[in-house]
Amino acid sequence: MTKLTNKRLTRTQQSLAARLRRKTESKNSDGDSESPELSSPRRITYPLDSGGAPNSPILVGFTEYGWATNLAPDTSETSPRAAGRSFHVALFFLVLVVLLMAGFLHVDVEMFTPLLRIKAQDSSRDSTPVTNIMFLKTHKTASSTMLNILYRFSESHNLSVALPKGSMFHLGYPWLFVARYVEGMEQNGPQDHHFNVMCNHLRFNFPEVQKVMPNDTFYLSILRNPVSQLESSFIYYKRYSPAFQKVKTLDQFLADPWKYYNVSVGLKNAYARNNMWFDFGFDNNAQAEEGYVRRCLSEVERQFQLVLIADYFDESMVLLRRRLRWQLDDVVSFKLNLRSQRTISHLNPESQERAKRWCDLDWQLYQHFNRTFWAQLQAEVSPRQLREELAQLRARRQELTTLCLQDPEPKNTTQIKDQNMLPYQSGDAEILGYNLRQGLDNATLHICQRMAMPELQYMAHLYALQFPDKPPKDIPLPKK
Ligand SMILES: Nc1ncnc2c1ncn2[C@@H]1O[C@H](COP(=O)(O)OS(=O)(=O)O)[C@@H](OP(=O)(O)O)[C@H]1O
Repeated sequence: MTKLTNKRLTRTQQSLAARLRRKTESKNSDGDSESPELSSPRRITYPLDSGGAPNSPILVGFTEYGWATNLAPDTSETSPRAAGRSFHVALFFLVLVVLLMAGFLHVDVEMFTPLLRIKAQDSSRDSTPVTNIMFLKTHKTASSTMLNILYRFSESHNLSVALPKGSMFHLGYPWLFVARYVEGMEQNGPQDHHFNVMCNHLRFNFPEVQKVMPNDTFYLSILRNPVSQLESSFIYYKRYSPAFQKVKTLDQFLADPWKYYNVSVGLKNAYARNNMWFDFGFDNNAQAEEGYVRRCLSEVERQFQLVLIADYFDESMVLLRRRLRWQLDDVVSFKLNLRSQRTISHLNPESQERAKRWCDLDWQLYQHFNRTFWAQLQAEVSPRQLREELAQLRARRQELTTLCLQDPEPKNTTQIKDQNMLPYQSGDAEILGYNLRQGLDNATLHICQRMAMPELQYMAHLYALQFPDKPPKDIPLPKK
């Protein structure tokens, strides 16, 4: 946040200095006319409420770094107007001094400009919500929490979801996605059957996804710091991925990965190296050569409108809600598919560096989209709006936690009473879930159940709703 504020302040100071220069120059020029920049449609005139110059507007403009102030140029040389101009100049210097002091003292400049701030339009009130969404569900990146958000939105808005065919639980992963992995997309049937939402695990293959999704689909994904992503993946796929099977700890694996990792062993090893890069459809064993990485990153940029960052999940929800023009409750969630403390262990600093080198493609992917994420968020909201929206989001989550859950602390499988709330278990990870409060009325129970429901149960529920004539999905429930 400090970074954002300082950067914005610096730009604001620069912009003011530039205006000072322009103003001095315009005094020497003949026209004294308003600069084209001031007549830009993004600029808004705000009346100045001091008694001195009632008709002198202060022009405020929204730049990508926030609101900037500007003084209207003078239009005459007569003496009362000259006095008005002196007032402007004095005011201008006053604002400049305040901004410089704010920068020097590292103070958020917003507190000095309440009059100049215009509340950002809550675009979700202005137009219809986005309903055609493809979410690329990357692995161990808070993607099950995201999937829950998308499932709930789909169900409450009566949208169709592209679900895995028959008894499958994902869309063909780790094979490259093809349209026939989706229930309802027949191999030789018409190719114009479209769904609103697609969000189950798949390995991205754009032309095939386009067969399933409408042309105006919003493409979305999520990334996580590759170090913590790999930590999570190691425990979860410990018994499944050949590279992890013969090693005790991730530190040990990273000390000599080639001893355990065999490229030719097949796709099961995708969880052990550059897993997010692989999910985007690229080769996770490719050399991280500059040109190749740049080409792949631009491809993702072209195909995806938004890439969220799990490490900043709440900030991601603020941006997501604005982009999709959704309501606050649509993006409020409980953390799903999380490990117990007992099964979390962090890499030592040396291994963390090794993990970044081992997953070099993921590291570059993450760094790139972490940068674009913050740039987009900064362009979308001011620091103050961000603070306000984060506070709203967290307050609402707290409210729903109190309303829905018997205990806010997630529980392990032996403590969870309702089978429908038991999360799938994998590897050496102990995956937690929730117990709902007793005695909820039907409407509240409906909301709470869906927020806490693990991925597989929710998928089976949607499948039964969408395909009542097909045999229901048989969910592998963990043994109690
Ligand atoms: N809201 C929120 N914010 C931050 N992190 C979150 C959130 N929700 C889930 N998680 C963490 O995401 C990890 C599970 O990721 P996935 O659901 O993508 O895993 S999976 O690939 O679908 O199995 C898992 O990480 P680990 O606990 O480190 O394993 C979850 O704790």
